[in-house]
Amino acid sequence: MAQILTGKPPRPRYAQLARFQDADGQAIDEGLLLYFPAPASYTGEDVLEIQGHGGPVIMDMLLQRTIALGARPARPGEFSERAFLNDKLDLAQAEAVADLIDAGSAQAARAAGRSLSGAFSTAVHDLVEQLIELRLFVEAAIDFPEEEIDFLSDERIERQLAAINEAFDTLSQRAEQGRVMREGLTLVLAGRPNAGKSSLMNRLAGHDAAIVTDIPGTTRDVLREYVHLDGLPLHLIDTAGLRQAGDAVEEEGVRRARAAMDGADCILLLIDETDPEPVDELLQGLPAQLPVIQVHNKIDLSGKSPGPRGASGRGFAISAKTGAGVDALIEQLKAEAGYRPSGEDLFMARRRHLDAIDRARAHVDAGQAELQETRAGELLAEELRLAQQALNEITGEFTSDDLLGRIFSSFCIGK
Ligand SMILES: Nc1nc2c(c(=O)[nH]1)N(C=O)[C@@H](CNc1ccc(C(=O)N[C@@H](CCC(=O)O)C(=O)O)cc1)CN2
Ligand SMILES: Nc1nc2c(ncn2[C@@H]2O[C@H](COP(=O)(O)OP(=O)(O)OP(=O)(O)O)[C@@H](O)[C@H]2O)c(=O)[nH]1
Ligand SMILES: [Mg+2]
Repeated sequence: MAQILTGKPPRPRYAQLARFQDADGQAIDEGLLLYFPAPASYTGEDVLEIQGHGGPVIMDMLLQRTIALGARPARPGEFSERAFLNDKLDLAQAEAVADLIDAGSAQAARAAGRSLSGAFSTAVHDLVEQLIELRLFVEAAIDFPEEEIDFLSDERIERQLAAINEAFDTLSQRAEQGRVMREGLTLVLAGRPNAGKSSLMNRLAGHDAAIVTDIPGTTRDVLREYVHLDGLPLHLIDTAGLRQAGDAVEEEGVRRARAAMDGADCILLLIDETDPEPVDELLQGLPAQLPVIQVHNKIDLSGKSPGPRGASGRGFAISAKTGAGVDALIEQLKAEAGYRPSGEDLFMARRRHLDAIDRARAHVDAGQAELQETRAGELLAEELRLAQQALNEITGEFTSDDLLGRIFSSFCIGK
């Protein structure tokens, strides 16, 4: 049986023109070969790339031919998983590959690129180094019991703990920003019928996504739009106006509006400036755990000025119709999410990473408290070890097969 390639064997790491042929020697395509002998490849294994002209039929023919010769399609994330298992990438970098592929904006792509090149991993390693250094010092003190008290009262420990706490602050702030950039914010537009929810949705989305009429109860279904504001992904959810429903359809709409609030980061409560009804009752009906920004709409009718409103700092006056105040509202949303799009130090991060950072920090806090209470180093040393272990989960020094399976299977493609 004829092989897929003709001509001379490819020269390592050079693009080489080649003809790809079928089982009976018929040409499928002419394309490029790229040969990466192990270990100098993306995965660390031997890799041969066959690059065809593209287009679904040709690519499928090439694929079927390689499969007939014994290849199989990669599982989701398999290339990155292999690169991780062969120490070419750490776990945070492998996750950044997926984030780079999924990036929805130039800012997100840059942040993922920074994580992929190791900026996040380096920041984590630096903190781990600090923890190790302090632990070695404390353990040395434990090994010399007669001097232990002096050692442990040494202000060097306090100084190092202070530096470690500061490093935790910086790392979690940067990681939280990365998470917001990756996941975005989910905003639910809620309020009474006719408050202007759909009008604001359309303005933020930049097109006529939702029907707007002067009939109260226009929106009945939950409508979703996905937009980027300076690279910050926003999941906008427009909902049916909250009131005692007039019919079964509207009732279901109101039920769905309330369900949409459950998964949200923030509620924008639209209030019609010209509506004399008090808002207290509306506020009481909203889920208690969610931040609510009261958006006073239709200032073009009330003649009031746009911008922040009220003492709580959580009110805002706009006109969805003219757009007055809407940009400032967006700025406030970004500020509340802690989002600084120009931050050159941004990197991608996930909830998993933030959770590990929080657990590590809790161990350091516990160790510090133990030291103050008992003036003995053993418990501090143990907590520092646990903190180190939690941080190492980020880069994958300690991982379960289960976690790896979950991370790599969530890749959308074989990469
Ligand atoms: N055609 C092609 N384009 C691609 C990829 C690929 O696999 N193939 N990539 C896939 O993601 C990205 C590039 N990533 C790569 C990362 C490492 C190596 C590599 O050969 N690494 C070796 C040698 C490094 C060196 O040049 O010194 C190594 O790490 O040992 C190749 C591609 C994006 N573009
Ligand atoms: N003058 C003025 N009218 C507005 C403004 N925002 C919305 N409207 C009008 O108010 C009416 C209701 O607007 P919608 O955006 O449909 O209100 P809604 O809150 O989505 O209403 P339901 O879907 O019925 O709950 C429409 O006639 C809009 O044109 C505004 O800022 N100024
Ligand atoms: Mg509506």
